[in-house]
Amino acid sequence: MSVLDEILDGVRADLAQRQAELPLDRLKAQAESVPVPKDAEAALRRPGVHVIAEVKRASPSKGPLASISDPAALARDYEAGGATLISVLTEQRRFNGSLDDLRAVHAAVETPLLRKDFVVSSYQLWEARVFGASAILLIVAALTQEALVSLVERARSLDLTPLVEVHDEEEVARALDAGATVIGVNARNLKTLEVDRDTFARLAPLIPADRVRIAESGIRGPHDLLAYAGAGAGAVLVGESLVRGRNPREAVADLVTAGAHPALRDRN
Ligand SMILES: O=C(O)c1ccccc1NCC(=O)[C@H](O)[C@H](O)COP(=O)(O)O
Repeated sequence: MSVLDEILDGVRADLAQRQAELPLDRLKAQAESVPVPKDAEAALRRPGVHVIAEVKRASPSKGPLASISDPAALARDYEAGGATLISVLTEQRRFNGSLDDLRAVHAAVETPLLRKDFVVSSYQLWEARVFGASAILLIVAALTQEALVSLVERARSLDLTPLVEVHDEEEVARALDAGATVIGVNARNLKTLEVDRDTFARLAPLIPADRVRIAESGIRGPHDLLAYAGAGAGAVLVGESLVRGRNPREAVADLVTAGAHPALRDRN
């Protein structure tokens, strides 16, 4: 069984349990009192190359990454460093994340939030809305085309920006076919879990320039941001190097400074 299939099995089991505890109609009722989220796509479309900073406790490829005792404090550091979006991993079994992390981060910062999970059901979109997200990750490899199209539409109807993640040429075609306007190219191969930073440069030309192109995974510092920017990235998504580094606020600020270079700001 592939890592992705294994993760998806766990996600479905955990989801079934949450749905049994809180049926969809009650979750929807909770959403009624939640304000409309900030527009994550509009934020990513401002000039410059943006930084999406991730609250990431663990991963299938590396195991435990950092003991994050206070995700809200980490998010405040990311915000102080100038992150455009903060990504919060909510998958429990392999990433040690939770919706509680999303709730805590939402209470602590004004920055728009991405719920990063393995979404297989619109129930998870409603959860994202209730727990304060502005954007949601949809992984093409985890979804049938019918499900992808439906989740993209449903996310938008809930005022959530769908970030559609691809790994190869075929998935780019599927993302475009689904009407994705924010597309993340993940350099991490879901079968081997290895990071190949050349993936973005290979796939970016297939993504029209009017879409937001995000380079995900393996960003170690400003030099990687600049390389991805040179290949057409409008944003980078960074996890491990931030949570493992000594000073997340400074690390984000260094990336933000690189992404705000006039040559990058003025090209939009
Ligand atoms: O991080 C993993 O090991 C992983 C394995 C299987 C599926 C997804 C995985 N990561 C999710 C991500 O996309 C990353 O958390 C994100 O791009 C940040 O990557 P990094 O900066 O390399 O931590």
